[in-house]
Amino acid sequence: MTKVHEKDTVAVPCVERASGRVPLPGSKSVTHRAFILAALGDGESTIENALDAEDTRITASALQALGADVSWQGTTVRIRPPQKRWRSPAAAVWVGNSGTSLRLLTGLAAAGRGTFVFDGTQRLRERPIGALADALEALGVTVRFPERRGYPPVVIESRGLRGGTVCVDASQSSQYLSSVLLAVTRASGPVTVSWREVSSFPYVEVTLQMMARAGLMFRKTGPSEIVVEAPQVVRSFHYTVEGDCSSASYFWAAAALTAGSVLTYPVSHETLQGDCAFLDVLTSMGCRVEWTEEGVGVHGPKELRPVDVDMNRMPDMVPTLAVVASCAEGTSRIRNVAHLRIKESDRLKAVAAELSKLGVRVEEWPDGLVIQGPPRHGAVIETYDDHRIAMSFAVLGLRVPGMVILEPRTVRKSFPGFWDTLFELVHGST
Ligand SMILES: O=C(O)C1=C[C@@H](OP(=O)(O)O)[C@@H](O)[C@H](O)C1
Ligand SMILES: C=C(OP(=O)(O)O)C(=O)O
Repeated sequence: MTKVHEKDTVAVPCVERASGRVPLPGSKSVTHRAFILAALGDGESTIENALDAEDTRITASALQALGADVSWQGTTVRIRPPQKRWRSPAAAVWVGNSGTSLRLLTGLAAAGRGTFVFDGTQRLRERPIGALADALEALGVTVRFPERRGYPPVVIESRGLRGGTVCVDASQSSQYLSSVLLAVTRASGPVTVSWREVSSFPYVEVTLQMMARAGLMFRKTGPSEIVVEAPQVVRSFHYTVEGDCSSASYFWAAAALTAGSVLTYPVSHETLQGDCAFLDVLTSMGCRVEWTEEGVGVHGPKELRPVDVDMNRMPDMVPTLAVVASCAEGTSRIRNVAHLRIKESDRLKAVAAELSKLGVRVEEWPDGLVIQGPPRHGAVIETYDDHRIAMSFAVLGLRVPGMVILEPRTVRKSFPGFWDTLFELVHGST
């Protein structure tokens, strides 16, 4: 029998109430950072419960191409950076459509010596990196764009980063700032990093918290300024990655949409991940949230209330919120997320198009969405090579009859076990 995730389409069955316990894969953001920190280390580091998915494999393979020893044993990954310096590969290093890999690795390469080229899918070539290049150039590195200024492929010619000051424009992506903060730990002297507007700010906090845990020294010198000591080397470490809250959101939504009860684990109240603030949005829509020793439970209400919410700090939660909001009693508004247009797909356009197919009234704004449901019927859903569109609309299918998801394999980017996990929940539910 063909497994669900190997099919060309998936028809999602409705359930009365989604209820069950859902194990989570390791966090994508935390895994990427643990790999980069290990690459900045002085010996072999071990990362447990790493996310084994397309994007984290991409970062791991890129580190190998740059000369690191990387080995996977299940979800335990050992990384040993090269003894002297990063190798300059003859060919471009492939980063698929992983924005995090592209941006964090570009900084890492800039901290090395040599010429490094990163390239990826056609969609990655539409995702900007110019403001990160500007920041790295301010620290003495040459960055070239052979095809289109500010977009991959990107060529880094470096003889190391110098100390000094740099201001990062992170209005399009927090990943630029995360990248600079990590990279400058290898500069020749301390670096004062300041920033203007930052989108998705909680991801910068993940970076800083993980840097601190790895023993890297920096101090906050203003509301938008940090001095990073340099040069510093990370002592080799052992790190266990927490469960992925963004992946958990699909199952929180399953409970919200069906008046069900779902416990996702392992994740703790002290999670590093900003996407857990999505639980507050669900609470304001009428859900009950319960933290336990093991993880977090969401209990859906009989009727969902609409919301009006600024989602700038958690853009990856917008497709999940949009499908939940489509079943609320009234009109919801999602604000301040123009950066959703430069993700795996143009997510504002994609969400609006697919919700409209269901008979939901959607207004697409330059930086947000206005949504008034309910869905009138199911539909065949395009997924735009975007894992989050596939997973969000799949979950809506638990409530709306007749939902068929095209290209289900796209979930492999962040959550290869998504379909198995979803169908286990379906089978355990009423
Ligand atoms: O740093 C990270 O791990 C991420 C930052 C966010 O991107 P932007 O800062 O580009 O919004 C987020 O959307 C992405 O999934 C992961
Ligand atoms: C935007 C995402 O990832 P990335 O930027 O790493 O491609 C995502 O996972 O939703």
